Amino acid sequence: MALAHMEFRAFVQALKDDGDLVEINEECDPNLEVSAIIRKVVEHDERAPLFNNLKGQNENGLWRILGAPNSLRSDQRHRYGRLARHLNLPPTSSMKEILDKMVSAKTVAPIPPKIVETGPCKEFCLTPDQFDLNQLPSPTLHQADGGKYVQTYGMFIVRSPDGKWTNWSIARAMVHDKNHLVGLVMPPQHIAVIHRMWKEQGRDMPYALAFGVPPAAIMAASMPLPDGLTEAEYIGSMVHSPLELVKCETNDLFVPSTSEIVFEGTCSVTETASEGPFGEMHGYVFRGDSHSMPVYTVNMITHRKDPIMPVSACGRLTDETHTMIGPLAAAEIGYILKSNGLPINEAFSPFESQVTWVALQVDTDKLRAMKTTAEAFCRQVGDLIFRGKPGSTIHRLLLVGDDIDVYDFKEVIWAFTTRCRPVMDEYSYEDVPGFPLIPYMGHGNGPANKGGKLVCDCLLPVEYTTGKNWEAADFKGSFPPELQQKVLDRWQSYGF
Ligand SMILES: Cc1cc2c3c(c1C)C(C)(C)C[C@H]1C=C(c4ccccc4)[C@]4(C(=O)NC(=O)N=C4N2C[C@H](O)[C@H](O)[C@H](O)COP(=O)(O)O)N31
Ligand SMILES: [K+]
Repeated sequence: MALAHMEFRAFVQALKDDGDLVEINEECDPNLEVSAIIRKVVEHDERAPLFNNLKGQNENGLWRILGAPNSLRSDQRHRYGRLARHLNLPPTSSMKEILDKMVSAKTVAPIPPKIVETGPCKEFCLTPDQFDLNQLPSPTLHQADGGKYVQTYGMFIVRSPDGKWTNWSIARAMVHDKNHLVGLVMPPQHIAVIHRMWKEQGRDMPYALAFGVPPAAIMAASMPLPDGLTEAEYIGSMVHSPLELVKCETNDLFVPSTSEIVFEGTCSVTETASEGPFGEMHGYVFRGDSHSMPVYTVNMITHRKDPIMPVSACGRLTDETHTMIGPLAAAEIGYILKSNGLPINEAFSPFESQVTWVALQVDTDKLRAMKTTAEAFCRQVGDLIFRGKPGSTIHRLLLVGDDIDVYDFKEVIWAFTTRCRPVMDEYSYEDVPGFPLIPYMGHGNGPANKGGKLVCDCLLPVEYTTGKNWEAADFKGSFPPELQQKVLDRWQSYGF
């Protein structure tokens, strides 16, 4: 068996070996029942459910469902264990270690994928007369959704017309009819950028949609890596070995050879259909909230025996849209700021902000050496991030000092509520792209796609000039170290 980060089925086995899987063998209904179970799982950081017996499965087992593929574990020591297993890291890894791994490939040479003749994803091939997406166990995830969102954790593979750039990304898609999908294609996402290139040439865009890809791949697919970067090469260098890809049957794209299921086809550059509403990452589904989006034709399905379809039943905390979209964008944001010489140590998107914030830990020694002002520094950070793609989903950037652990929300919110004077210490951005999926944007008072962003300066003025002039009124901050040690050593004998 391959390693968990390189083959989805090995990943499922790793969850089982970790005691992090519940195999459900009684028949479950993909119409809401499966998602209700997944929602209860992710709202309580329960073990991942593997549905082995779904209403609508065909004679070759197409398909089973793994819910909550990258959500949280309840044991605090293994909280990010599922994410760690995506990257061949120990299950006790911290979020910092996980995000550092995701940016580690930026400074090494890309390792191109290896093309192989065939692979497990080719065990079965179905032409359109042999499948009906409405009869297969396509899940309905929220009762107010506009359709069956069969695509929530698969990987879209699309390539620029000149063949130079192959982008891998996650974008939602729902069943439109027996062999068509309709999916969210939204600027500034790369799938929309490439779709536009094909549209300008008047040619439908070939795509592949691979489900159950190598977990390391799906992590990069969910990360806003630079324009023009081919994820397959990036992942190769991140895992220090080439990914094995196999050619599609009906177009010239390549898919991971061990994919559980592959949909192949073309995405129309002219035909659209009603897409949504969908219970989205900020925790809302607005009835009637549908839009015209491109139609994907499914010309072929290939799959493994008894294949597993991963499903992210997203919404309120804590699912893959929170453990991946925010933190991976934060990793890219942190890298951009450091690459531009700004004194940033760490970047994280707190789940409690519904991943609409990124907290940035500032190296305040280096900040003081810059002899800058709060306004100049905050504008420098805001201009770099709010005018670029990786910041497109983030509406608040919080600048905090070295004493604040950005991975601990208690720390972040303490600094924000006590060191950032509302209005005066906040720098607004109304002339930058906004994220319409956030309810106060898409269903709020102002323009859905523009503005509504802030850089919040949670550094006190002294941190820019002479440095911290306070002590935290807490156990670690207000007592001599030897007294702290004495109290810790005697804690039991005191009677606690
Ligand atoms: C992990 C994950 C990521 C996403 C999604 C989901 C999950 C589970 C579901 C559950 C399907 C919900 C929606 C929510 C989605 C969403 C839509 C717009 C912005 C953010 C999220 C969306 C989507 O429908 N459309 C989209 O364009 N991007 C999505 N992303 C983010 C996207 O994978 C990253 O941004 C990545 O960086 C893309 O690659 P690139 O273009 O940078 O190369 N999708
Ligand atoms: K990506």
